[in-house]
Amino acid sequence: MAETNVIKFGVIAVSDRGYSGEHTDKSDIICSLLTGQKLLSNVECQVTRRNIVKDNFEDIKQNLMQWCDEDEVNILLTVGGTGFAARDVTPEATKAVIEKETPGISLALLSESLKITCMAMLSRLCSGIRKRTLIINLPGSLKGSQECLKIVAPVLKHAVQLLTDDKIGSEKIHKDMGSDQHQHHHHHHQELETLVSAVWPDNVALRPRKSPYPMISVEEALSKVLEQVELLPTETVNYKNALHRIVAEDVLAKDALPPYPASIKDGYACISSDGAGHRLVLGDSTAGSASEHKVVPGYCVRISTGAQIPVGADCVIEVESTKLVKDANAGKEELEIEILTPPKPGQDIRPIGFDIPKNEIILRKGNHLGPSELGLLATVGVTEVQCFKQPRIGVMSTGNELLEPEESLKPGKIRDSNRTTLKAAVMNEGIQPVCLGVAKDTATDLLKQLHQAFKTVDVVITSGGISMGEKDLLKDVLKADFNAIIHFARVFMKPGKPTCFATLMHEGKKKLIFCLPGNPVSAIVTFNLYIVPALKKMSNDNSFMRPVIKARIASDIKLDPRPEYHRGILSWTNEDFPSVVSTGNQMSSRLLSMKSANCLIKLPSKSDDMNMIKRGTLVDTIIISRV
Ligand SMILES: Nc1nc2c(c(=O)[nH]1)N[C@H]1C(S)=C(S)[C@@H](COP(=O)(O)OP(=O)(O)OC[C@H]3O[C@@H](n4cnc5c(N)ncnc54)[C@H](O)[C@@H]3O)O[C@H]1N2
Ligand code: MOO
Ligand SMILES: [Mg+2]
Repeated sequence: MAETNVIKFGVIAVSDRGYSGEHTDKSDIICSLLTGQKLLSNVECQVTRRNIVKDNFEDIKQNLMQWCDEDEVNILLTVGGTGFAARDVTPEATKAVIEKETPGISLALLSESLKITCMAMLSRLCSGIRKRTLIINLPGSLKGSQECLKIVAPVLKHAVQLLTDDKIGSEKIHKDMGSDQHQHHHHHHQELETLVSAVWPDNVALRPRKSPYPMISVEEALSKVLEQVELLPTETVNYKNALHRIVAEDVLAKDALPPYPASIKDGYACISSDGAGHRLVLGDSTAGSASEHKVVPGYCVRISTGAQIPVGADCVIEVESTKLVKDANAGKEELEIEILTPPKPGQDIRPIGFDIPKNEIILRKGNHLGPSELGLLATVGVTEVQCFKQPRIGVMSTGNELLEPEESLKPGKIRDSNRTTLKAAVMNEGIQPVCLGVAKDTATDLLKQLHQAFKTVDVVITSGGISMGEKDLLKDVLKADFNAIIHFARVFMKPGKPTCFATLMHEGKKKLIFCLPGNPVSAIVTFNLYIVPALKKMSNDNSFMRPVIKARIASDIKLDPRPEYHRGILSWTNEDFPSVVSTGNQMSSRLLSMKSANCLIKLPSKSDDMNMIKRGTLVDTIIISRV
């Protein structure tokens, strides 16, 4: 007998209003849950039959019998007609056709639904077997029907194997029981209230006891991130808003600077061939006006730094190298001076285009716009500049324990610090982040918050909920509800071991999700190591890697079994290399270990021959902040 690779589903919507077309077919969502993605691992779910029937006993019964007797479908789901209303007769029709009851399924549906709402008491779901088909009633409500499908999903494959006598498959399932298979399905986009996560309901005892994700190196992880990064398109940005942007085109100087020959000194513009000696003062040329004087032999013009050299003059002699010979008007006027040292032609004159020749490339594609680069734009009058777009980034915390920083502590609660740190870290990269708030540690809340997040941003940074805890549901939600690809979820590093990176398509757009560990230090360290290069690369920054410099350790450091990114403070002394001091206890919860840290000391993992790095040893340090 062949192994069960495909399960054929029939879905009957039972509804008078659905039948008449007055209401949309509420079973659509069930079908898209079944077919949208893999509902069950290693098995494809197909909806091969669909129908809408009236709330009429005979109609329902006929439909059920026909599909079962034709051996058309493995599982026949009815949606609706299970309540207390006079016309609700789906369970009665079901009972009329089944040959065997399946009380386990009915009971599971009832008891699990009751955990969600007491209204489940008003539902009369029935299930049973006719021939080789399993019939299951689902309630008519959008939310309830999804919840119920999720409750029975874990057993469907095995049920079909038993019904179709698939021995090979059955044995395999028994072996795998209790192992780590989480199964996933996928949602189409519904209104938020109707979103229900496809992640398993809590089966705490059955959760995986070993992470299913391979442990990879930091280098591998970074290259996986950079592989997924897509370069962003360009946009026009006003120079006033362009701080920290990356220019997308070479910028040319339309004009030369200086645009006129300018004096480098405060002094006198004169003719060098006149040599040292006396000059009559014609008048002045100060910065800001075109000089109206013409210098002829034996004459000079008083001039200030930056002012235009008058016609006829070929040099400037600084005031310190002159003496007053004759004045007038009680010192208000200079009539004659003496030049003490013979001037040279061109002395202290900046010719036209000396600083920036006309048509010089002043900025190249990929250059970062810092304060001086904005000044360059200003000086050449390029006020609108093509820059690479910046990603839209959102920061979200996860955790039931989190309070706002403004709140006072309550039992079991702590204040959320990661959102503050990570938002500021994004701002440090010149990007205004979107605050995505806090998601509770439930699959459905994570689903809802992420759904909102992907509507507004292209890069989501979360913290918490990614390790081995029963409330660490983030990765499952990403996979099951968003069909995300998890590129990695464990990295051989300290801190930051459970760091996860995923991508997904949402409404036709690629989204990146960095799931950082909840421990505050782990979150900011991994931000520096993975997110900073990614953001820079996205915006086409030529230099997207953090700089690494060698430094001497100021004291012995014990090595960890994992390669460590030990927080340090660099300082420059008279030594050949800068010195780096540890920030102390490196516990990943201890945010104080990040305080004033300007580098991450890259330490190798502990080995048999090396368990500590001695004071004075040269180590690589990654610069992460002001030095
Ligand atoms: N059995 C195992 N347990 C843990 C492992 C492991 O491999 N096996 N890994 C440990 C490591 S390493 C880390 S790092 C953490 C990562 O935990 P999660 O990312 O799942 O984060 P949470 O469990 O939600 O929280 C961890 C810790 O951080 C605090 N936290 C969370 N969010 C915030 C926030 N926004 N602001 C301040 N503090 C926050 C939270 O209260 C916890 O104390 O897992 C280890 N466990
Ligand atoms: O990797 Mo965790 O980040 O050690 O604390
Ligand atoms: Mg955890």
